[in-house]
Amino acid sequence: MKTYRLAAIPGDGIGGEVVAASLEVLHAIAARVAGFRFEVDIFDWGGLYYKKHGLMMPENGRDLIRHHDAILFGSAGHPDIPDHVTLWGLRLAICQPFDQYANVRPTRVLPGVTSPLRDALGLDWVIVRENSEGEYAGVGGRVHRGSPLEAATDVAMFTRQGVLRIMRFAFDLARSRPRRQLTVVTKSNAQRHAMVMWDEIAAEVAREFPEVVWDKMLVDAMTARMVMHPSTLDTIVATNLHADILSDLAAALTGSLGIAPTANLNPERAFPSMFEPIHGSAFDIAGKGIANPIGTFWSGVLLLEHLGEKAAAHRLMTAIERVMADRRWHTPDLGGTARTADVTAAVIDAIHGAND
Ligand SMILES: NC(=O)c1ccc[n+]([C@@H]2O[C@H](COP(=O)([O-])OP(=O)(O)OC[C@H]3O[C@@H](n4cnc5c(N)ncnc54)[C@H](O)[C@@H]3O)[C@@H](O)[C@H]2O)c1
Ligand SMILES: O=C(O)C[C@@H](O)C(=O)O
Ligand SMILES: [K+]
Ligand SMILES: [Mn+2]
Repeated sequence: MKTYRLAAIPGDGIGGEVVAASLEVLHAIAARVAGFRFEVDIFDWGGLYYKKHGLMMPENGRDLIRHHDAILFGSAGHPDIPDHVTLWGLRLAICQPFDQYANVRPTRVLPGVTSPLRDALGLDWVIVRENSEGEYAGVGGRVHRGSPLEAATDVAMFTRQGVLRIMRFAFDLARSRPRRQLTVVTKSNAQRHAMVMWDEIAAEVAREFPEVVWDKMLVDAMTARMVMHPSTLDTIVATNLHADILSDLAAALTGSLGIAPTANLNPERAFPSMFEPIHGSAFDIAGKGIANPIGTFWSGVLLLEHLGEKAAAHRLMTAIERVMADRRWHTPDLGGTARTADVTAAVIDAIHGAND
């Protein structure tokens, strides 16, 4: 029997609630599908750890998870600590050094879930977010704090290698999907240096993928297209910041931020990849037991796919869809009254019951 070593980092707020629920679900799927099991190490990193130690994770934190097969992440963000400290101290402190440059965010309306769109038919997208540079390069500074001369910069850094690899990843993913269609999101009208290079590299890479039909879209117009003509989109590639924003919109269009999953992939597998819901700590509902765990369960599907456990991934996705099709298991964000524990029990039931 194969044993996968999983590093679980629940983090803060509802992160702890949805990761605990997902570990139950992952153990259940491993018990149901023959051939593998999970051995889980849980790391108590995040806001509370910071309050004790002044760091979001220990100095040697990455060494402790470097050899795990995958990482399951909840959220970084604590009401008492500035958001940039928590984000840079944990999520980005793992994604960037582990070179998880491809952030993959599937988006579709699950059966039983109501989209706020009048017509969400055909909304089935994968957003590819550049996850290592761009607006998240961390380049910049702040001087003369508090004085009238105060100045601050955040410089978006784009490298040819960084853009090439995310374009190749996105075109390749688009080619693997039935519609073989990619939309490259840009802002090269206003941002006349890096975004122009981004467009040029997209056009270069497109020549390597003649089977893929692609188009280019300015990010502002893209928001309108996502709402008005959702079925005209399939695979989407965007910069770190643009895709961050577009993917919360995409999640809302499919019914809730609580449903949307993501994989932070190091495609070369030199480092472990990390799986998490796209949402954050949700301070407003933390501790109430009502967080929607579906985004993290779906991230578990992506995790299983990454490990090559196709049958288990398929069974878990089927269980998620069956449970969502039944409104009894909708949490308040979906207009229901179910609690996190109810949804978890229903998915585990569906895993055991499903016989496909
Ligand atoms: N990857 C991450 O670690 C990550 C992602 C996003 C935000 N954050 C951090 O989280 C904190 C809060 O950020 P925010 O409020 O902008 O975004 P958020 O995603 O935490 O919450 C936005 C809204 O969506 C709701 N929501 C989110 N997930 C839900 C779920 N699973 N079930 C039901 N409702 C859900 C929340 O209740 C809230 O009303 C900040 O510190 C931010 O930096 C971290
Ligand atoms: O932008 C981030 O890195 C934090 C969060 O908003 C996310 O989508 O992961
Ligand atoms: K998250
Ligand atoms: Mn985000």
